Amino acid sequence: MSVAVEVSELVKRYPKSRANAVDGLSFQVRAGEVFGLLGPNGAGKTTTVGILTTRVELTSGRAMVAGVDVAANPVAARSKVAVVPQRVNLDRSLNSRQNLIWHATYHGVPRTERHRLADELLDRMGLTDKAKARVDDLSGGQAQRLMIARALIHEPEVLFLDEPSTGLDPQARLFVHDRINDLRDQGVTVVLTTHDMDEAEKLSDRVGVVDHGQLLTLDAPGALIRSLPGSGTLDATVLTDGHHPDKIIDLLAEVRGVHRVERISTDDAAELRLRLYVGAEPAALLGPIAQTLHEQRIPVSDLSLGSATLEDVFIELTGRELR
Ligand SMILES: Nc1ncnc2c1ncn2[C@@H]1O[C@H](COP(=O)(O)OP(=O)(O)OP(=O)(O)O)[C@@H](O)[C@H]1O
Repeated sequence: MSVAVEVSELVKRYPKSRANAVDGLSFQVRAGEVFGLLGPNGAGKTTTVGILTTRVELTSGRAMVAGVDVAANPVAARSKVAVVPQRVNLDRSLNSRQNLIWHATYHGVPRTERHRLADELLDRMGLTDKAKARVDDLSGGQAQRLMIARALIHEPEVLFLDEPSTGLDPQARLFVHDRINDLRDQGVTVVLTTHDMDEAEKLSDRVGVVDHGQLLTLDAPGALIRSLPGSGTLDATVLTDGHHPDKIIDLLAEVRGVHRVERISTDDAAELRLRLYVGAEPAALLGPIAQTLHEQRIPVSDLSLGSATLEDVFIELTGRELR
């Protein structure tokens, strides 16, 4: 296995800060994989990506990209990576195509190559008709696609994408997801930070979850979901019909095989939507749950099999508290 990104015992403490933003983080990203770096606000993701892309100086530990030590050799590291930030940082004095050409020039791409690559990338990103458009005249989604094109023009080995689909409409989001899958097919390593658990689950070969600057877990999304205690779920919608919601929750939590019952918010006070986290075989619990509700004369409007998601894993690991 070849390693594209490696951090070991990485620490970052910002000046005047009481705690480490990154606190002894170690993980590896394999060459050619899409890796999701997940964590609540303030977990240390941007700082970690900042170190790996040479924008943030590390305090201690080691960070390597494509075999280059970023602290020892930042210039070489910069030629191996590209970053698509969350906020638009295109040059507003240049048009779309000029932004690509300028970036390619900065990275030493030969003149004839620059022009060919710029046109090819504009085409791949669906921006050919925007080649001469001013940056200010691009929509948010178009600007995002142009930043991906810009990131790819010097053919980096590792691409860092920060929240790639925030603010995009469903079409643009799917388009960006398809391009990320194309990059995987081309062997480009992609490190994705996102708060969108569906996106992370769909795109990532593996995900690492960080909190308070430390790694909580790292595995394939499917493996993390399967490892969740009570990874099977059942969704139940009942009518409260004079019953106190907490009593209904307690009643269901006592059914053998149910690990936990979670209330899912609903605008309708008379209706209670619940997610039941259950043990081995969710289908086997449909009968006992229906029976329990029936015995207490609690009307059921829906009872169905669900399945845990990466979001459930994330909440289980990082809790519900706001950061
Ligand atoms: N330039 C800075 N100076 C001081 N503290 C900082 C700086 N940048 C980040 N921090 C702090 O470091 C911690 C980690 O922040 P970081 O931006 O890396 O988290 P994150 O996981 O990317 O969060 P988010 O999901 O909100 O983008 C936070 O406590 C943050 O307040």
